[in-house]
Amino acid sequence: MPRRIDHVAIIVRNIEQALTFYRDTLGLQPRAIQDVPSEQVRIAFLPPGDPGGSEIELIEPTSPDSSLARFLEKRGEGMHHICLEVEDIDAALQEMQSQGVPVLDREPRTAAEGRAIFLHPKGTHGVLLELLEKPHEPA
Ligand SMILES: CC[C@H](C(=O)O)C(=O)SCCNC(=O)CCNC(=O)[C@H](O)C(C)(C)COP(=O)(O)OP(=O)(O)OC[C@H]1O[C@@H](n2cnc3c(N)ncnc32)[C@H](O)[C@@H]1OP(=O)(O)O
Ligand SMILES: [Co+2]
Repeated sequence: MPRRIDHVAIIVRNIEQALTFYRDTLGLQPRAIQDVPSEQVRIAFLPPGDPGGSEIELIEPTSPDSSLARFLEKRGEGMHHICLEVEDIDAALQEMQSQGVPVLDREPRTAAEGRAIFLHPKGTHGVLLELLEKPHEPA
């Protein structure tokens, strides 16, 4: 069902500080830094050189009360989730529910670049998974 890895997300304390490594040292140019109030985060996508390649998403929690802030406090900076692109998010949601996978969404949520659902790490061998449907490109 998944087509490709869309992004690998890294949780950081401060995006600007993290960019001193990812942009200035590694040479990845971020697209705009954006606030996602519904998720209580700021994020920046870092595309690789090849068009259509998988990206890195830097995530900074914006509220000290959020589950992401608690995760950062407990585990420190590092891997947060992997996002797999799917063709049809409604079908993916139905399939995951019917297979008994612990899905964190009853309906797809609005993600930065499409519609997404999250699968709880307890059902995926310890990794938070995001499944994402991106808008179809006009032919
Ligand atoms: C959508 C916008 C953007 C995009 O790509 O477009 C993003 O990706 S924003 C990303 C931020 N949004 C989310 O992460 C949404 C889904 N996440 C959640 O709902 C929570 O963070 C959740 C449920 C994963 C964890 O919340 P909480 O700690 O309150 O839940 P539980 O008590 O059920 O579970 C705690 C248990 O899970 C471990 N945990 C938490 N986060 C992760 C993680 N990212 N990877 C692996 N494990 C994780 C946590 O350490 C606890 O384990 P324990 O053994 O009990 O210590
Ligand atoms: Co993501």
